[in-house]
This record gives sequence, structure tokens and C-alpha cells, in this order.
Amino acid sequence: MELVAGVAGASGEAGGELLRLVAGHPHLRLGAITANSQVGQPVSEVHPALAGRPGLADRVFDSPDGSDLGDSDLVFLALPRGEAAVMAGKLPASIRVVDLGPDHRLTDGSVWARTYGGPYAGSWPYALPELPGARARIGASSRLATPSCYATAVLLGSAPLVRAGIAGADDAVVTVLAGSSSAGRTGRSTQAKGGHLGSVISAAMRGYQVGGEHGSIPEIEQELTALTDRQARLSLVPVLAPTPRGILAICSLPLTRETTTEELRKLLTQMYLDEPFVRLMREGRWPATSACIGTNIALLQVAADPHADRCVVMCAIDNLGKGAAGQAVQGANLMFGLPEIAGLQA
Ligand SMILES: NC(=O)C1=CN([C@@H]2O[C@H](COP(=O)(O)OP(=O)(O)OC[C@H]3O[C@@H](n4cnc5c(N)ncnc54)[C@H](OP(=O)(O)O)[C@@H]3O)[C@@H](O)[C@H]2O)C=CC1
Ligand SMILES: CC(=O)N[C@@H](CCC(=O)OP(=O)(O)O)C(=O)O
Repeated sequence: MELVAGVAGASGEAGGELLRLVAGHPHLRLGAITANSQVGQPVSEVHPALAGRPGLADRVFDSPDGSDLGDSDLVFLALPRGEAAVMAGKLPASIRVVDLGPDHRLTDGSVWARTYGGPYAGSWPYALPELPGARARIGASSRLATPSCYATAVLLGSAPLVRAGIAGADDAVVTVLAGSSSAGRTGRSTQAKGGHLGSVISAAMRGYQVGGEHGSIPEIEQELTALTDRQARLSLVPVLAPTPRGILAICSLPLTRETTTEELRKLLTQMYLDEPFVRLMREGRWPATSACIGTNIALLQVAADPHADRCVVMCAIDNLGKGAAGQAVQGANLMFGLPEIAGLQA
């Protein structure tokens, strides 16, 4: 099977990674690739690492208006919040769509209004395939909303423990260290982060959107609540880390009874036994983002902390891989009944 895949927002961070993955995918052929300020620029100028790739040589970025996105079988939307919903509204129902941004992640319009404001576009199936029941929902859908890179790392780490009832999601305390590419090329909310200059990013680790302000909190609470039907409550502090790529989520959860690291590790092993992209590290070894860059892999480790009646679970991913473009391709593979790992092994 060969499917034509269009990429909207192809000149951005997530869009560039999508170009790389689609160009190397055995069942996808690149269709229209749109940009905004970079319309007409060669791909090789904006993403020099992609120069000379088969399927990308001589390509320039198309304008979103009048582009051939409508001739695709599948469109990836790697657009800013708000723009994806507008573009989705213009695409015919016959085209399958994967939105990498937040526009369609939240199932509750009032939570959307509180978090982002502006028009609510409704929700699409939340495409984190490793969550219980997600693969069936993804396979039955023609529209997918992939999780934020923050949510991917936090949910992969905490879901096995919360689902088993051994850790509570009602008092989850999370710190997420994020590389600068997670802010996008234009730097979302740069003021809140103290600017997006090289000197700001390279010389410091700094918190931002502290005090329950980060946009990923509601989607994480939504998905953790769905695991147990008990309202999740999350305190999350994002930290901009002096590295271009990678997310490290450090999640501290209250224990509901006495347990051991061995028992907690067993729960992670059981949930992810057959997962192609999730790996529990050897006991005592902790995940590092450097091992995930350029892959769709999530690395996990967990430890009981009996002194504090809590446990700590850590997850490392590439924000542009499992946190964005890799996850989107994984979802598209499932949506079309292709092998889940197609195009994601290199
Ligand atoms: N970066 C990350 O780690 C992750 C990103 N995401 C989501 O993916 C989406 C893209 O993020 P990211 O790649 O980081 O962002 P970037 O800022 O790097 O890229 C944004 C893309 O959208 C295009 N664009 C900007 N404004 C418009 C517009 N008005 N109309 C049409 N196209 C427009 C840009 O074009 P041009 O460059 O030509 O101006 C560019 O191609 C966001 O919704 C984000 O939330 C999700 C998970 C992780
Ligand atoms: C450093 C930095 O700015 N990171 C971004 C990550 C956003 C993200 O996870 O993507 P979504 O917008 O798709 O949720 C932020 O915190 O806003």
C-alpha cells in the first residue's frame, strides 16, 4: 500500500521531523508540504540535514492556501494552536488527519476555555497507543489528536502505577525538563520563559509557567482520571533545559500501600511487555534523554520511596520523536492498519 501524506507546518520543528520520517516510510509518499513565512523556500535551506534525501530533493514549501493538501490520503498538522483547527475544518472528511498540537486533545469544552480560551474545536481520540483501549479507538478513527511531549512522558511513566491502584493520581507532583526545540522554531510563550535567545537557553536551567499554568496539565489529568475514574490532580513544574532536544519527566506519586521497587517494576514490565517503543531500564539505571534522540523510544525507571510513602517514576523521550512526529506516524500506522513500527525503526 502507498499512501500520500501531506504535512502542514513542515518548516517547523515537528514538521521537519515528520518530513524525515515520511520520506523514509515504506508505505507513505510525501504530498504537499506547507509553511507560512517560509513558503517558496527549499526544504534544504530550512532543514539542511534533509538535503539530498530521496523524495525531498528539489522540494520547496507550499503555501497553505491553494496547496495540494486536499489530494492527500493522510495529513499531519504540525501547526500552532488554533491554526490546526482551522486547517482541519477545510479538509474533506475522506482525508485522515493527525493533529500534533493541542486543538483537539481536550474532551471538556470548559477545560479548554480555562486552559487556552478561544474557539473550542471539539475533541478527537487521544492517540497515545500504549494507554489501555487506545489502539482500538485509533484504529476506528479517521482523526487523531496526539499528546503533547510533556503528557507523553508523564503518562507513560505514571499510567501503569495509577491504573494498578498502587499509586494515587490525586496528588501527583511532576517536574519536566524540556529541550528548547519543544518550544518550536518561533518559541511559544517566549516571554513567560524569559526569552528565546541563545544566551537564555544555553546558559541556564529555568522554570516557566509555574503554579499550574502549563497547557499539558489538563490533558494529563484527563487521561489519568480515565484510568481509574478518580479525579487526578497534578502539580507540574516545567523547566527549560540547556539542550536542543529531549524531555525528562520526573513524577512523584503517593503510594496507596506498602510496596517495593521490585513490585513497581513488575507493573511497568507487565503493561509494556509487548510494546515496541517502551523500555524499562535495568534496575538502578535511570533514563537519559541522550539515548532517545532521533528515535520513537521511551525509556523508563521506577523506585519506591518508603520513607516518604511515595514512588518516583522517570521517563525520557525525544520531544520531536515519541513526543511529536514519531508518535504521529505510529498513530497513522495504526489508523491505516499498517505495521505499527513501519518507518519508525531507523
Ligand atoms: N516542538 C515539540 O516538541 C512539539 C510540538 N507539538 C505541537 O506541534 C505543533 C507544531 O509545533 P512546532 O513544530 O514546535 O512549531 P514551530 O514553530 O517550529 O513550527 C510551526 C509551523 O507552523 C507554520 N505556521 C505558523 N503560523 C502559521 C499559520 N498562521 N498558518 C499556517 N502555518 C503556520 C510554521 O511556518 P513558518 O515556519 O513557515 O512560519 C511552521 O511550519 C504545535 O501545535 C505544538 O504544540 C507537539 C509535541 C511536541
Ligand atoms: C520549552 C517549551 O516551551 N516547551 C513547550 C512544549 C509544549 C508541548 O508539549 O507541546 P504542545 O504545545 O503540543 O503541548 C511548552 O512548554 O509550551
